[in-house]
Formats: sequence, C-alpha cells, structure tokens
Amino acid sequence: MKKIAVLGSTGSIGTQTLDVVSMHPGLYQVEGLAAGANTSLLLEQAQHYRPKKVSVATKELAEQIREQLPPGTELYWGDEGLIEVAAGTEADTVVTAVMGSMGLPSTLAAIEAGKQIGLANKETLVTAGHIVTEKARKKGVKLLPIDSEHSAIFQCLNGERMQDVAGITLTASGGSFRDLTREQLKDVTVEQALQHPNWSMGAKITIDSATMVNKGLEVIEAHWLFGLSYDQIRVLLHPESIIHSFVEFKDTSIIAQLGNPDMRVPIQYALTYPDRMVSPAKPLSLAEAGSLHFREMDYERFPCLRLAFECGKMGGTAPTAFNAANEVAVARFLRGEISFLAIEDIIARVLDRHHNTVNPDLPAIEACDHEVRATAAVL
Ligand SMILES: NC(=O)C1=CN([C@@H]2O[C@H](COP(=O)(O)OP(=O)(O)OC[C@H]3O[C@@H](n4cnc5c(N)ncnc54)[C@H](OP(=O)(O)O)[C@@H]3O)[C@@H](O)[C@H]2O)C=CC1
Ligand SMILES: CC(=O)[C@@H](O)[C@H](O)COP(=O)(O)O
Ligand SMILES: [Mn+2]
Repeated sequence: MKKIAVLGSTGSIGTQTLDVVSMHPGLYQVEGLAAGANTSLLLEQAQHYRPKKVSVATKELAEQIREQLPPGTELYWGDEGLIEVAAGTEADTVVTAVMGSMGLPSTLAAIEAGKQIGLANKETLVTAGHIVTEKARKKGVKLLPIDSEHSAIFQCLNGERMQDVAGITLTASGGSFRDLTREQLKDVTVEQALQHPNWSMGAKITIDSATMVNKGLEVIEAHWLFGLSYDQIRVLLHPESIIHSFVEFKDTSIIAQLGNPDMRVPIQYALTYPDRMVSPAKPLSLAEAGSLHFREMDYERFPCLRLAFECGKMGGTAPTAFNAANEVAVARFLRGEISFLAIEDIIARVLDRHHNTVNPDLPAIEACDHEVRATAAVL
C-alpha cells in the first residue's frame, strides 16, 4: 500500500489525483489532504478517504469544519497547516497541486522530510529551481513530473542516457486564443479566456495557457527537471494536444509520448512509477484523430514565451520575478481589473525594472517575490 498526501486536493489536479486513487482500491492510503477555501469538498474527501491530517487556508475556515470531520482527523490551517500535511504524515509521496509559488515552502518541507514528490506545482520549480533540485538531490528524493509535457519527456527518456539527447520539444496547444491576432486580443473577456480547447484545468493555468506563459513556465521547469540547457529546449505549436512532447536524440531519432488529453494518465504514472497500471483514460485512436498539425512558434504573437526564455537564460531572480508578476497580473485579470493584454504588459514592465540577484538564496527569492507582487499590483 502506497501512502500519499495531496496538497491542493480540491483543485483540478487534486481531484483527479483522488480519482486515480479511487480507481485502484487497496493500493493507496491517503494520509493527508490540504485545501484552500472549498471546505465542503474537503469534508467529502475527508469522509471518503479518511486522511489522518487535513488543512485549510485559514483558522476561521478550520473552525467552521472542526465538528464535521471524521473523529480523530487532525485539523490544521494556513501556511503551517500546508507544511504539516506535506511533511508531518507517514506519506511516502506528496502530490504538490496547489497553485503558484505559495507551494514552495511546503514542497521544500516535504523534500526535507524525505517524501517523493509528484510535482504538478510548476511555479515552485520556476521560482526556486536551483534550491528545490539541490535539496531533492541531497535528500535522494525523486521529483516525478505530473505536468503532461514533462511526464511525456520523462517517459521518453526512460532507459536513455542524457548524453545521447540532442534536445527536447514541448508542444503547446496555443490556448483559448490561438487563432486570434494581437489586434483581436484587445477585447477578449475572462469568460472567453477560460475556454481552453483541449484541457479542463484551474483558472490560473488556463489563462497562462492563453498568454503562452504556461509554456514559458514549462520551459524553465524542464530546464530544472532534466538538467538541459535552454538551447536544448524548443516549443512547437500543436493544436490537438495529442503528442504531449518529444525528445530528439543525437542520431536524429525522435521518441514522443502520445495520448488523448487526460491528466489522470500523467498523475497515475507519477504515483505508480516505474510501474504502469490500467487507466480510466480513453485510449488514443490515431485513425480517429485523422491528422495532427504543427506550427512554428510565433514569438511576436506570444511575447511572454520569449520573455520566459530570456529570464530562464538570465537565471538568478529573473524567473522569480517573471512568475510573481504573472501570478499577480492573472489574478487581476480574473477579477476584471485589467485587460488580457495588460497581463503581458505588467510582466514586461516588472522585468524592465528588475535588478537581478545572481544565485539567490531562499530569503532573496522570497524578497524578490514580495517586492514584485507589490509592484505588479499597482502597475
Ligand atoms: N490543472 C491541470 O491540468 C494542470 C495543472 N498544473 C499545475 O498544477 C497546479 C494546480 O493547478 P490546478 O489544479 O489547475 O489549480 P486549481 O486552482 O484547480 O487548484 C488549486 C488548489 O490549491 C488549493 N489552495 C488554494 N489556496 C490554498 C492554500 N492557502 N492552502 C492550501 N491549498 C490551497 C485550492 O483549494 P480551494 O479550491 O479549496 O480553495 C485548490 O485545491 C498549478 O501549479 C498548475 O500550474 C500542471 C499541469 C496541468
Ligand atoms: C495539461 C497540462 O499539462 C497543461 O499545462 C497544458 O500543457 C496546457 O496546455 P497548453 O499550455 O499547451 O495550452
Ligand atoms: Mn503542461
């Protein structure tokens, strides 16, 4: 029996992780669940999976649910509660599925406690990749990718030697506004931006997909997960999201991973690795798919992808600034405060002002994150 904890259990990845658990009765014991504000769903999950520890975003929310939890469930809240669920249970694997760089302290705590990480929370690797990967290396902890592209690359690299790899290509769907010109982007609404063509995901990542920030974050995530230089990482527009990504080897051979877009496949692979088990996903029929399409990325159309490559190559606190500016800008867009194109504008203006700190330690990263958030909130 594998013991797991899920951070962000009420979200898109969190609920699909629990779907995978339910698919394999007797295989997983859920030791801990951490949610934000969706207490009714957390209570249902607690009744069903009987975790030993649960956490919610605030003390007030915790008090509201205290009496409704199954007897014996330990209840926590806030940043410390998230860390308690990440590091303070008997789980051997922690699925990190909260949104944003707020996931960093709990991910570090889980690694420090020797837990394997099923990593969905890409912002953590973007903001502090050198710290997270170094801690994982020291602790002998695996960072098992859940992000579909990175799971694909991870699967393609299985049994291969890194010195044989020429490069990798991350595929990008193009998001909700793939075929719109920049002129047409001026008037798009939040509702339209939330309509991803292929994936049903949380709001923030769906917007990131439309701005191509998601692919930018994924480029930096891939750099840290696979130890590749930025010149070895490419992005290709692939509207169908069927080829999830591929690796090109020195001899020109290409190995790709394919499947219908269904996050339960990469989630399950991270939980069962190196084994494979049956999945509820619909098997891919290439005959049914008919044809697959590809386009070079247009960096004028998607300037955030260019900015992400630049920040990744620059290193230091540049990726932290890129990520924090984006998190604030997306939250403002979702609240209806700014236009879609203002997201890009805020990121670019934050980066223009940014003074890069080389090889930042954790306090320097936290300081940069704080400072950028304050700036991006009023730009
Ligand atoms: N969705 C997807 O298909 C994919 C997602 N990812 C990555 O996975 C991560 C999660 O994405 P997604 O599932 O879409 O996001 P969602 O917005 O759907 O879920 C976020 C989760 O975080 C929880 N949360 C919010 N605040 C807190 C807090 N203070 N303490 C504890 N938990 C909190 C939310 O709780 P509540 O709802 O209760 O407030 C929710 O459970 C992101 O980093 C994303 O980039 C990567 C690849 C694919
Ligand atoms: C499912 C997943 O991994 C998302 O990160 C997905 O990649 C979003 O799709 P695009 O960013 O390619 O639109
Ligand atoms: Mn992805």
